[in-house]
Amino acid sequence: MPTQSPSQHDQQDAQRREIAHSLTGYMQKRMGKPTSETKVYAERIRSGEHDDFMRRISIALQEQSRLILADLEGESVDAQGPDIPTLLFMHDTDHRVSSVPSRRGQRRTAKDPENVLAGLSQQAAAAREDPFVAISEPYGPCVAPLESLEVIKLSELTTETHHRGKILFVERIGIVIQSSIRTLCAIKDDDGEAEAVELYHRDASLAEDLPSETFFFIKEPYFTLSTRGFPVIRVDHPTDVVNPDSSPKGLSKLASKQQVSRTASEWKDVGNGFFAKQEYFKAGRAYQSALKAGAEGKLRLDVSRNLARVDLTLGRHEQARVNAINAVSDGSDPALVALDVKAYFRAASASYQLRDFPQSEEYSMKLLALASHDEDGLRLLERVRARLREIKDGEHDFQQLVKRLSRQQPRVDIADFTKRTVAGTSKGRGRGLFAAEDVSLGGVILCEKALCATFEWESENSSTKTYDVRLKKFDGFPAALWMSTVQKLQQTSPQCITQVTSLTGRHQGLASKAVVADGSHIIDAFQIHDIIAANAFAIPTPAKTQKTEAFGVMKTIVPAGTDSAKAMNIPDNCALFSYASLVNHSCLPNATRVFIGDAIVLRATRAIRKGEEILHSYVMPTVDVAVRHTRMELIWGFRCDCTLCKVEGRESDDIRQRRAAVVEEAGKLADDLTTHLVEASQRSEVVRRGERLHARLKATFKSEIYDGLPRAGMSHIQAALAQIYCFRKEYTRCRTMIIEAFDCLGWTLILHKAGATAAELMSPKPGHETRFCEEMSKKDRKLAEQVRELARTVYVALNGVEYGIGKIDADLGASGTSTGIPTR
Ligand SMILES: C[S@@+](CC[C@H](N)C(=O)[O-])C[C@H]1O[C@@H](n2cnc3c(N)ncnc32)[C@H](O)[C@@H]1O
Repeated sequence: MPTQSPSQHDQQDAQRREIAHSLTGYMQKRMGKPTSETKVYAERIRSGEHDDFMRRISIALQEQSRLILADLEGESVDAQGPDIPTLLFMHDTDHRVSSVPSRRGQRRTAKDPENVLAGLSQQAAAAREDPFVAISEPYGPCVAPLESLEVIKLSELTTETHHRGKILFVERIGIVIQSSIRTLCAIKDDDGEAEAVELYHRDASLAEDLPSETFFFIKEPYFTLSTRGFPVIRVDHPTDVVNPDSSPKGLSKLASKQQVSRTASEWKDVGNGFFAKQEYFKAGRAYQSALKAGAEGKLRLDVSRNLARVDLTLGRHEQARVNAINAVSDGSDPALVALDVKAYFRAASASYQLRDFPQSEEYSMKLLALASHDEDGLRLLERVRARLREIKDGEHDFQQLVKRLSRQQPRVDIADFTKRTVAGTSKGRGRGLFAAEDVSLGGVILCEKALCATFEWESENSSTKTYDVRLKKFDGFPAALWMSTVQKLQQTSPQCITQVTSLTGRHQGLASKAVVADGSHIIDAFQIHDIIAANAFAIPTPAKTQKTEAFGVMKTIVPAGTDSAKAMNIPDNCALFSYASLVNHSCLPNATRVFIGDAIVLRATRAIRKGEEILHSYVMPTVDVAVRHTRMELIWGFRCDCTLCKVEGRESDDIRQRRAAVVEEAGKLADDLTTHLVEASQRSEVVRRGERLHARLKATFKSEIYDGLPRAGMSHIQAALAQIYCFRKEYTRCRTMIIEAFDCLGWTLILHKAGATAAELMSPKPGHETRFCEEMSKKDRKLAEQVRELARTVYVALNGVEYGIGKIDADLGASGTSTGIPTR
């Protein structure tokens, strides 16, 4: 073993002290005070623990000090690599994972409740400071029913073990602490042994759902170390926790332990009492107990109806529908009609929430057959029929939907329109969507409301930093979307679960099998994680991206799960669509997507023929081909081989780098030109600079190989120059620039017949002679109208709705500039 000389030793000691000091200093600057975690690390570094880690920290600190200094100077710099808390977390997680085999099977240390509760507050403090989540090696949820499992005591647990075939029967004690997508609490068993539990995808309502001093089951417990290194029972799949009272059957002899003996009628009164106090979980459990206690006849109907109301309040729509229908009488007693009306209303409302509109219509009609003037029923039927029309014709009132959106109300009440597409197999791409009929330019291909959508202003952990131990990948992940999807799937219809679980994802889990145990659909949280990683859309905050300031129209897409430092800082509004997720990628797409609240609208960017595959761009073609391919491989595990990728791929790095530099320069100038349009249009030297940049950029694309293909990065400067020419009343140059811009977007403008529709004025096919310019100069009024219509169509195709086009018209009008269109 190599030995160190005393001076080397002193030197290293001094270095350690210095690094520990800088680490504490850094945290002081970053958070106002060093966190308890940092203090622990500083101490570890000082004592010489983790010498390899110290080197990483040292490099990171140099990087961080550069950032801090830049920040103080008011400069903006991009962080290179993870920050210090991230490094600390990654290091500890890796360390924990690598030590699993040596810990596996060790007996657990006995603990009493005081020990556990004290440890819990320590954990809570650490978790609050840096709420990272470690995605562990996937393991399956328990699919076995309670009765088939064998009871195990806390004292029998061994570390790093999934206790398959076993079950814990424990009571919750003390407080519930929520941190990001998990809750922490303590449990105790019959022997007075206690342990901490880390429950994922449960929120603070856990405290009400599992009240303290109430027994519940943990199926096949997994005893491990928490994210922070404390011993815990980790429950990743919420269906592994079963509350015996809210379960439909009398599950086990054990469960009767906590049962207070009451008659069904008494349980119903208890339930009503809780409902009045808005303690819905307790009310639900009391009603369940009433059913289990043998409620019969009218009492049974009353309890089921009340339970349906609780389910609706708690968002348990599938259960609400079942309970409401169970509450409908056989019709023999006229005195029960009014109550049946209520039951049907609850069943129709639950079906509406489940987006089963035909079923909702059926129940509403049954309600109205009993009470034809019932106002609630009539209102609901009207809404349901509007949805059914949307399903049939896709005639959503997008303008109205956009107008109604707000931060408080970012979701829309619409039905999906999918009948223009059909799912099928796409060669080399898995499943895909295909046009079931011709769709014209700008036409709606499909419209779908998200199964789940989370908006950054609604949840602190809309994007949480996660460390995936499988990939050794640290990333921003839409954790709130993950949690709400896992929760939603437990409350929705089996068809909806199958639709989601059949989506592509790395971890297959239960695949699309519908598994039910103890009255619940079993959901594999790891499978849902990977489905979200491959399918969710991250939607940027609208006001920041839309010039028109239409609140809900969201255009730019950043794929969920991108690992760039920049993307990690994007406040994530995220959504999961079970049907639109089937659309595959192409850098030469025929569809573009926009978001209206939590709905996605796909429109045709050219005429699409029946049978053609619908394709949109996951990564924008404006991104360099090498970066595009890296992202595609990293996030979705494929590489696009479209013509554009092939052409760009054949170009040298040198030409692409040169182009990227000009694109950046031209982009900055274009921003400047459009922000100060009036001044810029009067400064010839600025305009000439723009023209020179445009020419330089154009020269980087060899026309023979790019013929008919889009030229990424050109349109920005072209649009800016076209606007400038318009302001300067140089209409011929303006038109030429617009036509060129279309060409660079892969669209050719043609004018092949009088009275052509907007769609006919554009063709995706290369090689059409462009006579647009000459024709336009004839000041032909009809043609001008056609072009105006074309402008509107293109605007709608790219923006999703007309909203905002008036503002552009007004801006042009207000500037005193004629658009060159002759007026009456
Ligand atoms: C959002 S899903 C699209 C639906 C998917 N094809 C399916 O079968 O469920 C994304 C996955 O589709 C596949 N995919 C999408 N576009 C592709 C393309 N251009 N080439 C190859 N595979 C593609 C990849 O497997 C990717 O992970």
